[in-house]
Amino acid sequence: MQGHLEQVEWWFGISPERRIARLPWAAVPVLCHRQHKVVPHVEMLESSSVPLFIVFILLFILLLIVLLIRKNGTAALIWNEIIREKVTNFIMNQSKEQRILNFVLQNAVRGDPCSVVDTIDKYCSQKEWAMNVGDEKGKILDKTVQEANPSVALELGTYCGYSAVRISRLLKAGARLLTVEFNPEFAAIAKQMIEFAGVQDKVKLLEGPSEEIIPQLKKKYEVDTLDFVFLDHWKDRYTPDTILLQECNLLRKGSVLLADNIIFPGAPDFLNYVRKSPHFQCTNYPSHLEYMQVEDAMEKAVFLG
Ligand SMILES: C[S@@+](CC[C@H](N)C(=O)[O-])C[C@H]1O[C@@H](n2cnc3c(N)ncnc32)[C@H](O)[C@@H]1O
Ligand SMILES: [Mg+2]
Repeated sequence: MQGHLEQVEWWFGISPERRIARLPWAAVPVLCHRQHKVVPHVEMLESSSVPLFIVFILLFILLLIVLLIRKNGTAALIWNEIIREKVTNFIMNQSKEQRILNFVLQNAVRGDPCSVVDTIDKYCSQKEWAMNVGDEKGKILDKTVQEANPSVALELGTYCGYSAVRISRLLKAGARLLTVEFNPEFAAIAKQMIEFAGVQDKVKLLEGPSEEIIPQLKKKYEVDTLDFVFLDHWKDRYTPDTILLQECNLLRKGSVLLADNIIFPGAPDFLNYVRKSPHFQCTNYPSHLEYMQVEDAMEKAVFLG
């Protein structure tokens, strides 16, 4: 029994001290105990071996399905984001984003943004998948930021702060990154991540929906024009927010937009819009979905004025 539990903990990345009380099948021996009030504890565990066996067979089949469809992004996301994450959250009584932050606080070097980025990549490639841009596409992001050499950069979609830390470590002295996040739990995690990485002087986190924040950028946040924009929020906002950036006169000739996940989950409207527009010159960068073998790509769109 103990061996099974350790195996399950290994799958779910649970440390031994956090476990048994929240394991759903810990209820099985308890229920047996209620039915046969005098059965000793060791026998109760044995009487639970049949349902436990079925649970393991089901988990094994599930694992086989996941392995077989590893290259299918939708199946992979259903497994990671719905099944695995929800079960782990229930067992740990903690969100995945909190676990990512804790791993960074315990394993990364304070004040070293590269160490923070590497530590998040380590956790998300080995323990739990998360929607950071990741290291493979991160290198495309790095190259684009270095070429644009922005004084003012905007990120739409902060999440845990991975790409904010990644971008800010490349900014020249005096440059700043404004990053927008509407989920208050993610924003709170990102703030701690940014502080821990030591880039808080370069990064300003703006909490709220992009469609409300963008029109405030000029007056409230003293932005003249943006040199670089990273679009990585919900995909149905890519086109309306690009149009909003244009309408608010936030783009200048040569402003660089970089959009993530244009293949998976995909942003066909955005691709159609920028590729057909005479105001943008586009370049496609084929890659893979973060921490997976699923096909994905980034699109660079340079504003021509
Ligand atoms: C893919 S994640 C961002 C990942 C991050 N850029 C990174 O690579 O580390 C998308 C984030 O955008 C946020 N988001 C989605 N739509 C938004 C909107 N309209 N305004 C602000 N935040 C939004 C979500 O809450 C989520 O945290
Ligand atoms: Mg993304």
